Amino acid sequence: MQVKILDTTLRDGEQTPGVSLTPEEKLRIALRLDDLGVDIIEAGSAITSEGEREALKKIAEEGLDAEICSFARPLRGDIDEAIKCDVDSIHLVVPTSELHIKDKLRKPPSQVKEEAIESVEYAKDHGLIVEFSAEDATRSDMQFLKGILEESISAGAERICACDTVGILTPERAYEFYGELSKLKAPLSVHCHNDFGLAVANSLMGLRAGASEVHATVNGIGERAGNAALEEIVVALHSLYNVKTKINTRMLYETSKMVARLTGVYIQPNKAIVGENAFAHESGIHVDGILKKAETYEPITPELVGRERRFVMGKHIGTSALKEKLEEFDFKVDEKQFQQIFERVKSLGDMGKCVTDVDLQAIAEDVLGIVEDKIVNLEEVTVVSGNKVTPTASVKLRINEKEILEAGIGVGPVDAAIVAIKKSLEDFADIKLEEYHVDAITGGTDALIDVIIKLRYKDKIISARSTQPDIIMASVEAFIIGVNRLLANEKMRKNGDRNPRI
Ligand SMILES: CC(=O)SCCNC(=O)CCNC(=O)[C@H](O)C(C)(C)COP(=O)(O)OP(=O)(O)OC[C@H]1O[C@@H](n2cnc3c(N)ncnc32)[C@H](O)[C@@H]1OP(=O)(O)O
Ligand SMILES: CC(=O)C(=O)O
Repeated sequence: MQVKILDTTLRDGEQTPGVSLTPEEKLRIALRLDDLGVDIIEAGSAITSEGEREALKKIAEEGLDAEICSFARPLRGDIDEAIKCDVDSIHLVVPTSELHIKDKLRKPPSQVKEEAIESVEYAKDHGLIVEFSAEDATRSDMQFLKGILEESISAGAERICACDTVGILTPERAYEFYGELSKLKAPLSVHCHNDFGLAVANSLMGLRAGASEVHATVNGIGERAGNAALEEIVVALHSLYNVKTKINTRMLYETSKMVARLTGVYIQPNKAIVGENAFAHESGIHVDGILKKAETYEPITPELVGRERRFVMGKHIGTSALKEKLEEFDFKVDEKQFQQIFERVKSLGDMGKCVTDVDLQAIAEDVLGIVEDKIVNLEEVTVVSGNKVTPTASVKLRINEKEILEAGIGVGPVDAAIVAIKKSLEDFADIKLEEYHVDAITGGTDALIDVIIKLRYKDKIISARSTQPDIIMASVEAFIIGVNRLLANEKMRKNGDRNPRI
């Protein structure tokens, strides 16, 4: 069995309060979703706005493998706008509960049914694939619901969908409900909302009961508490139910990050699959187990979803965790030094502090007595940037007590600052920036920025990190920390130190 995925990040996901994407952003996400392997992209709702139509047209023009779909009400205007956007299909949404029909549409049920069926016929006459959706299906009278779905199939709808619009299903009820509807003569889709945190469980039960397609959004974004999270459904199907989808699971993390960045909806660290902590471990017993055999505390490999495992330092570490981390940073320590570092990490934890990688490096350097080996010191950095200037930076460094002043230009202020630092160092060491990675830890323009870099000097590569509210300062500091570590090591090596760190 292969389950079809209708991704509605760009329609229901974009209905997240406060989120709106430009046509270009929607196109970028659609291209990524197509690479990811979703079967259908519900890319928007053509009636909504000019920008929405521009996005739908742009996406439809790309000739993607995925079917491109627009949301539409059973109204001529909605369907006409979708047709003009040249989409492959419409997600035709018809309220079926008494509550929605009586209090929202304020029409007799017979009229709702009639207009719905006419809309299917109209869309079919215009060459559209129709996925006929019952809105608020889970609070609808079953006879009415089945009747309208059956008539939509007779009118030509290729697929039917029943929406748990306000997320009131339980897994048991979802199994029963979708099981009943799966007896109808068209492929059935599940569309669940997360008001009680049950969207993924209910979707899985719907599929188990006979539905063959699931609606989902990346990171579970959507109205109120959101929709069923695509990454959770896909990985659960793959790893727990042995059910295939066309999704390339290795792209899930990068897709999640892209959607978070473009929508501004950041996810909580403990979110399954894509949360920052989903493959991070601090507790000593866990790290020890993982180092012996990863399956002890990881139900799936991080690589399956395009991620890497991370060990975090803090109050709960054990010796195995610290040993692994010191090796990662290429510190070579004796038994006594190890014990000192261990105790300092624990005591920082007891003070309620989180011990970052930079903190650990500083502790280890202090214990190893190599803090004085700071060869390069930043005296000043000035950056000029804007829409009408070439990003330019000047830096003043003190290197071995000699003052060096240099300037650089770059594609942006960070690049300009790094170019200036590299120029200052030219006579001392040929340091190469191998990797640069930046992340906003919290939301907002005042977020803490976490910069991680990898630097190479001769045959040695080290990573360094800095976390600050200013992206330029975080980048510059990470670079200087890395350079100092590389040069200090080189000095120790030249001096015949028996314990160089790298
Ligand atoms: C559960 C869901 O996710 S439903 C999808 C929600 N998505 C959206 O709302 C997309 C963004 N919305 C919009 O841009 C606008 O609301 C538009 C363009 C769709 C409509 O704008 P307006 O014409 O100004 O109507 P408004 O938003 O005030 O009210 C919605 C209208 O649609 C009607 N309506 C709502 N759902 C449906 C439906 N499935 N079928 C037919 N009519 C519907 C309502 O009854 C109301 O019409 P009324 O004022 O004649 O009673
Ligand atoms: C159509 C839709 O998004 C819903 O009923 O939840």
